[in-house]
Amino acid sequence: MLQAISLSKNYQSFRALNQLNLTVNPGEVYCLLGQNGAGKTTTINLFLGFITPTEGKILIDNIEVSPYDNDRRKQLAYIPEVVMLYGHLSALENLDYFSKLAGFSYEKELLTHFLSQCGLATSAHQKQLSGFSKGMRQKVGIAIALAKNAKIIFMDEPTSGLDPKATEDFTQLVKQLAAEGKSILMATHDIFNAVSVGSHIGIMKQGELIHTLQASDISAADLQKLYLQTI
Ligand SMILES: Nc1ncnc2c1ncn2[C@@H]1O[C@H](COP(=O)(O)OP(=O)(O)OP(=O)(O)O)[C@@H](O)[C@H]1O
Repeated sequence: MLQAISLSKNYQSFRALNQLNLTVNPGEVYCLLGQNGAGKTTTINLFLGFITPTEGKILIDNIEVSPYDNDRRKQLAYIPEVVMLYGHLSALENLDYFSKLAGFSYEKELLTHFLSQCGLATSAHQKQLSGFSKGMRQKVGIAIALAKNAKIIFMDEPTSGLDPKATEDFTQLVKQLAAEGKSILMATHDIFNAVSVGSHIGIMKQGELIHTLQASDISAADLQKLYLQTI
């Protein structure tokens, strides 16, 4: 379980995040919506320990963690908007390399299994990443998260630039990860995808979480209305 308690971040005198309280339980997909600059990436960066909070706490499984806690990082995975992988290595080689960096050494059979589980066609496993689409890169990124055995996964604008089929593949994959008990926190501008993939939705404005909703309680059209009224 991931928790933020009164989490705040100042950049010099500018308050980028103000008193954020948020919980993502195992099996939940929490989608953070908000205009550019609302504080979504700042939130994710704080959880990942890339930046330090000005105030507040981060808890994993009810234990407070410090930004410098390397053990914490082992439980977390991050899928950025563009997954950075080695272009001259194949999908299998990238997965093998990043798994080893995280301290896991797998037989080829298991690496293949992770890639297939993420929907990457077998014919692409041995191909160089330089020729991969954004959606294919994302599948390798998620395979790395699985291979790391991360229980909390962060995603930043994962569906931007994906075609409708790739978005649907991604949605199914995220639902599968949640069903396996992962906690997922996603920053997104995609209101329709948030309703389809999310269990919980938060709308941020100027560093504050203004609304929190259960995705099952709202239609995409009503969420869009609420979003536009909020921002
Ligand atoms: N390193 C920094 N120094 C100063 N201000 C920053 C820094 N990083 C972010 N900010 C500011 O903090 C605010 C929140 O930025 P953040 O990147 O978290 O927004 P966001 O909701 O992720 O936006 P986007 O949708 O554009 O990714 C913005 O006003 C941004 O300019």
